[in-house]
Formats: sequence, structure tokens, C-alpha cells
Amino acid sequence: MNAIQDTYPDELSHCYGCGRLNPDGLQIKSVWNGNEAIARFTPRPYHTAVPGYVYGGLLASLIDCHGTGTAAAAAYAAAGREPGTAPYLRFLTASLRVNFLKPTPLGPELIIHGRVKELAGRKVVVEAWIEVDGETTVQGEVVAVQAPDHMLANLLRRD
Ligand SMILES: CCCCCCCCCC(=O)SCCNC(=O)CCNC(=O)[C@H](O)C(C)(C)COP(=O)(O)OP(=O)(O)OC[C@H]1O[C@@H](n2cnc3c(N)ncnc32)[C@H](O)[C@@H]1OP(=O)(O)O
Repeated sequence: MNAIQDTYPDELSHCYGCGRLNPDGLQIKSVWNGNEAIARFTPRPYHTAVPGYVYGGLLASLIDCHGTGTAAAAAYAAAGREPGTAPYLRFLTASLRVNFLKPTPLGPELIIHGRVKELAGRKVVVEAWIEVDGETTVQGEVVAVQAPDHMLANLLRRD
């Protein structure tokens, strides 16, 4: 199954966290299974906070972009539409909350989960958490708001 980020149009695919066209970015991939979205990411040694543990800002970025990706996938599903079709359902982070429950070990693959808590109008509230070796180390919530039409039109305009 395609990751939702692989269906974003090129003009909206430069995000540091999830843009497939950003060679220096994290390029996270969120796959929707009809119930939740899952992303997998293995931090690199330079993502260190203290030796052996992952930097919290990276973890927040994973929650952030997986949250907006989950919102997009869920919004297309709720509308009965094929992901990536125009008019684009592309979401921005309006609010990001992250609770670091315990240190996240550096080395193993992280599994990032995203589930919709609320979907109404242009707003999707996503609960997200990071699992490593079967334990949840980070829990967060993203309020994702559909990009306003004028913003999308501006970004998609070709000269
Ligand atoms: C265009 C695509 C670009 C692709 C980028 C992908 C990004 C991936 C993740 C990111 O890092 S995004 C970067 C960080 N985020 C931003 O820079 C967003 C900056 N903020 C904005 O542009 C506007 O504030 C925003 C578009 C998010 C909302 O402005 P609107 O004028 O569209 O909001 P509006 O007042 O119409 O509210 C719509 C709903 O969202 C709710 N809302 C808005 N801001 C909120 C907030 N901060 N917290 C909680 N809820 C919020 C608002 O209450 C309302 O809920 P209800 O429908 O239930 O009434």
C-alpha cells in the first residue's frame, strides 16, 4: 500500500519531516490501514540526545508529520476519495503536544502510530504514539487543519 506522502503533489512534497523530494529530510512514510496509520523510522547515530537515546526534537517531528499524514489519509477515506486526488486534502499542524513518557533507546526501529480522535470540517485531531521494542515511549496529539484554499492555490500556481 502507498504511503500517503507518496500521493502528495510535488509542490507540497518538500517538508523536512515528510517530503519525498527533500533529500536532507526525514522522508517519513505513513501507511493507512483503514483504522490507523503506521510509519516506521530508524534514527541515525546523529539523532542522539545523550549516548544511547533519541533526541526529543526528532521524536516530536515524527509525531508532527505522522499526525498530518494520518489526517490526510483519514480525510480522503472519510470522503470516499482516492488519496492524492485533487482538490488536495493537505493538512498543516495547528497544534502539537508531545509527552515523553520514558527515554527512547537509539538503535531499534521506531513504530509511529496515528489514530483519528476527531474529524469534523477542516480539522482533524490525531492521537499519535511511538512504540519501540513493544513499549510506548512517546505519546502526543496533533490538531491538523486543512490548508486554506488561498494557501494551496498559491503553492500550486505554476509560473
Ligand atoms: C499548504 C501545504 C503545506 C504543506 C506543509 C506540510 C506540513 C507538515 C507539518 C508542519 O510542520 S506544518 C508547519 C507548522 N504549522 C504552521 O506553520 C501552521 C501555521 N498556522 C496556520 O497557517 C493557520 O493557523 C492554520 C491554517 C493552521 C489555521 O488557520 P485557519 O484560518 O485555516 O483556521 P480557522 O480559524 O478557520 O480554524 C479551523 C479549525 O481549526 C481550529 N484551529 C485553528 N488553529 C488551531 C490551533 N492552533 N489549535 C487548535 N485548533 C485550532 C479552529 O478552532 C477551527 O476548528 P473548528 O472547525 O472546530 O471550529
